[in-house]
Amino acid sequence: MKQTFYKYQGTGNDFVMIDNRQQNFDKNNTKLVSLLCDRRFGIGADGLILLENHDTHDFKMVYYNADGNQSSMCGNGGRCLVAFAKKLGIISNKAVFEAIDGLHHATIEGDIVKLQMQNVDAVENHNSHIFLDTGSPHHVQFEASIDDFDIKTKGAKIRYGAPYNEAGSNVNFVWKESDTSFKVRTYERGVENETLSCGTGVAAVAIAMHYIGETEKKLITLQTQGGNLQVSFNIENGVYNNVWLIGPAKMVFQGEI
Ligand SMILES: N[C@@H](CCC[C@H](N)C(=O)O)C(=O)O
Repeated sequence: MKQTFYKYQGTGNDFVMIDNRQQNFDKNNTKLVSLLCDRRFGIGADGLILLENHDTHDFKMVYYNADGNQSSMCGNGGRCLVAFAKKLGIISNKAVFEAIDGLHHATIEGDIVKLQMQNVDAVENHNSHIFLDTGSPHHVQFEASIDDFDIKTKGAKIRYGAPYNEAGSNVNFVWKESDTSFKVRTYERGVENETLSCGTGVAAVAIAMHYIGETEKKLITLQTQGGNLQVSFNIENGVYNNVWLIGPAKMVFQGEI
């Protein structure tokens, strides 16, 4: 049976989207997901997302990395899924959906999607880097210059090295532009390469920069290779809450497989 797919991107982090409300997609077929995400032999994407029915909320998000495995939360994917749910007529301007890390609230106006991320109550400050989980694990470290930098080689070394080893972490390299703006380049676990943007990654960078005192701002612009995102948050009793990831999410094309 033919299946319609949609291709979306959020600041260049791109996803194959499938409406799986009828449960037609072969969910345990790792090879199929990695083939669909393959940029030479498939559609090409950093990940694949299934939109499924939910008993009490608007929909459910099932996220796969480009390697074909289900993984932890994808912030840009979540924003794209909200735009997809609007296109399918499931929501109008607001959504509440369940992802692997719990419930997410979101709003959409034009192509700007605001997605609430999980609270962060633990930030590890190791002198050379910061580690935190914003729905996915993120290693954050400063670099003197990140424009001319081998992200794939340096990111892979950290991702596969101690203490992360096989389970891995996403790796973000940061350069401070000002109190309100940081440049970020991310090596993504499960894609095993640099992606043009990572939503949970920029949320991690914004919180990490606030935590180590690089900024006192609570609305921060993150410049990624694929465009700008904003992250806002509050902090109460050491817990970062009300964390919002804000930016564009756009449909690119649709087709049949
Ligand atoms: N691109 C994502 C992150 C996706 C998950 C990540 N690759 C992992 O497995 O940890 C985002 O926008 O957050």
